[in-house]
Amino acid sequence: MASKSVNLAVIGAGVVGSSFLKQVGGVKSNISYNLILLATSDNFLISKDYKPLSLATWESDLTSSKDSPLQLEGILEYLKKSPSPVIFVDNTSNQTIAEFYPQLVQNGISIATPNKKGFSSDLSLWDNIFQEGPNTGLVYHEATVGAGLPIIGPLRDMVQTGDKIVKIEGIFSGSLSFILNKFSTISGNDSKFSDIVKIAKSLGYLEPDPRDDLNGLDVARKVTILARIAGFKVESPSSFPVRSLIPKPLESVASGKEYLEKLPSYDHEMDDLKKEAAAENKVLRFVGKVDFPNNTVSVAIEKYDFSHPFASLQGSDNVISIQTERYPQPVIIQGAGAGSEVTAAGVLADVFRIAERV
Ligand SMILES: NC(=O)C1=CN([C@@H]2O[C@H](COP(=O)(O)OP(=O)(O)OC[C@H]3O[C@@H](n4cnc5c(N)ncnc54)[C@H](OP(=O)(O)O)[C@@H]3O)[C@@H](O)[C@H]2O)C=CC1
Ligand SMILES: N[C@@H](CC=O)C(=O)O
Ligand code: NA
Repeated sequence: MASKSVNLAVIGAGVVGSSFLKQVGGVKSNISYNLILLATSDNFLISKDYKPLSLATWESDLTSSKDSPLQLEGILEYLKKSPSPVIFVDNTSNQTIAEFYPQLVQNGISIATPNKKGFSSDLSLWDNIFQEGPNTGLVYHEATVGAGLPIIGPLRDMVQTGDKIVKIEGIFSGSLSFILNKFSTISGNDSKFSDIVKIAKSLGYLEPDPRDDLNGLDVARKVTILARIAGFKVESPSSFPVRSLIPKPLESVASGKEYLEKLPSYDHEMDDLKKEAAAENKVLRFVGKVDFPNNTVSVAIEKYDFSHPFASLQGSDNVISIQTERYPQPVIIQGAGAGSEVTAAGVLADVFRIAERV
């Protein structure tokens, strides 16, 4: 018999959201996790009496649902009346939902999310999300950087216990790691950049709009989040230099789909960069840096010697190095930085952390 119940309102059931729901369905715990609301862009399912919805048949229940969708304000009113504590799980990449977090939190609703938008847009949104007051909800977002890898939690612990961050650097994009690990290799190859981008898409590594990865903005968002936790007041992810890998003529195409269709015509641009690096016995890798002594934040594509650890990275691996006053030899965290299962597990672990505290 579960000793405690926590209600979950889940928005988004795509790559991450559907894995999340599957994982919740398999949880064995003395806390009972009840799904009471599920929404995607087009479908909406709600438990009017707050009794748990099925985690086994959510997919067909959602598509056949006749429930009238509620807007965010309506969802908040519904959640405020929940008899058990509520965790709002945002598995979208939606900006409007992220901008609503302060209202949720101020009304005692907690949040677990892999959506970077709330934490990497204007600094004022960050401040509002984390403004504490009586009965504010808890906010956990481990999967916004390095997917399920433990990065945000350990970094917060370092800062809160009085350590001073000196430098954070690494490969923060699972998709760009996968793409460049396959495209620019020590042994060399003649694979096409556009083909590898499409494979990354099929593996679920890319953002809903792949341009958000290829233009460097996704890495800029992650670097912004880590910099802010470390105490660097970054105004926005566009307030520092970010290298885009999108060919100029494709910057303004109407959709991510059109970008993917037209990309093969521009393969020569990345090929030239790859050849230039190979001629120097180097590979291309996409890196982010927060450098306190030099007061800089940056996102760039750089060349690394064949002997550098970045040159032999595999799959969608992220590698993040955190140098602090207490850790002059940096702490290194490495592992898959994108993918449905690892990301969903990061969100679920946050749900557990919240559930233990509410
Ligand atoms: N994929 C990965 O490896 C990782 C992803 N993330 C983050 O996880 C989040 C989800 O990514 P992913 O699952 O890959 O994306 P998907 O595009 O696969 O899924 C997004 C989901 O959100 C729903 N959605 C979008 N807008 C709204 C809205 N306004 N209201 C309700 N539902 C909405 C979509 O519904 P519909 O399909 O009907 O439009 C879809 O179910 C993103 O923020 C991403 O950055 C973080 C780390 C790793
Ligand atoms: N698109 C992102 C997914 C995780 O945040 C990436 O490639 O890292
Ligand atoms: Na993480």
